[in-house]
Amino acid sequence: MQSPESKQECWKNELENLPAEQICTRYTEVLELFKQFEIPVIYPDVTVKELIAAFPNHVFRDRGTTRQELYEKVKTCMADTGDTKDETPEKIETITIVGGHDKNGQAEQKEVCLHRGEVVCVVGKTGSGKTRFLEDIEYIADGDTVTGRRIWMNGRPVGEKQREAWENHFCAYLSQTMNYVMELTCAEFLQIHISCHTPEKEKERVEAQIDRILACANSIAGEPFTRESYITQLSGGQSRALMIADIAYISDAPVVLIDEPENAGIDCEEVIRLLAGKEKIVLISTHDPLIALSCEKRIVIRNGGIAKLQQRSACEKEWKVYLEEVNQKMKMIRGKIRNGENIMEQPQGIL
Ligand SMILES: Nc1ncnc2c1ncn2[C@@H]1O[C@H](COP(=O)(O)OP(=O)(O)OP(=O)(O)O)[C@@H](O)[C@H]1O
Repeated sequence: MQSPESKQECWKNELENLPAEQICTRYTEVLELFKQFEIPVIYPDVTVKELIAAFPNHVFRDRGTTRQELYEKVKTCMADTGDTKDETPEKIETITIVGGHDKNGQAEQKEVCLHRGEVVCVVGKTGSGKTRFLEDIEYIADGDTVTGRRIWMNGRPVGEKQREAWENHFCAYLSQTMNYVMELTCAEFLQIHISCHTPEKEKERVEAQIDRILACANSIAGEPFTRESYITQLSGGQSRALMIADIAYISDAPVVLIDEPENAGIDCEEVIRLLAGKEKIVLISTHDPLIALSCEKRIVIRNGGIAKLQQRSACEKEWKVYLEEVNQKMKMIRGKIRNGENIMEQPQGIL
């Protein structure tokens, strides 16, 4: 919860810095006030003070008020609403990445809007800024990172209050490296997490949930692990598989960020299939063409900036089918090598 002082600071900051248009979207009471005084919010990018200053004196006189009085009314409106506004986070339907600049300070693509249920890839050369892009979303950047990007939710900028309310559960982020620090078995770890998300009367479902999540994690990872396996002893791929299954079945984070899953040796196609049905916004940064072509959209990052948002073409869909076949062969050969077998088949067929 915010202290009354920081609440006050928050709306005052918004009043002084945000365009009047945005204030009206966020505080519908202010919009009503302008409507009541027949002051149209017509100029883009002007603050409330600048908006009020833009109209001649008689506009206020005719409406039985003064500039100062109207400004004070806006303040009161925002202060009242700021104190009583429900702080539980709203359901996320879209996130918008409002462009900042690339590494040379050049403006990047203005806006990229992603919808609930979409799985989108982030592609680009090594060092181009894919991880930074995911981190900006995780951080709910507000022009305060090296890229200058801003993250909006449901088409609106995110206020300090909302940013705080979402802290720690806006994103489930699977980075390239992950380590568990608790000495718990997989079952104990999942039990704790499931219990936090399950109402008391449904607690008997916890054991079945643990089994389901472990089965899912094992279908993504290679070497199987069990309820009794210690999480600190899982391999990198197994850890990530467990977290992906956890995200799919337990986490209520509306946004999932996965950084280069191909490095973990897990079944990425299965991961995409699994997460696609979970009504979340999923972003996967990758160098793998099959993962990239498994998504309808991909965001291309170049020199630290969003270069374009690309739609998968019909031809690329065919390439995806072709690459799946190649991948099946790869899996078969990988399996034999891992099992210590010799490969007796001649390379033929799809190539
Ligand atoms: N717009 C930007 N302005 C300034 N620095 C940036 C910008 N975007 C990214 N960077 C910086 O560039 C460096 C490389 O970025 P990042 O690690 O995100 O690349 P990557 O594409 O994920 O690389 P890899 O494919 O090797 O994982 C980081 O230090 C990052 O903070």
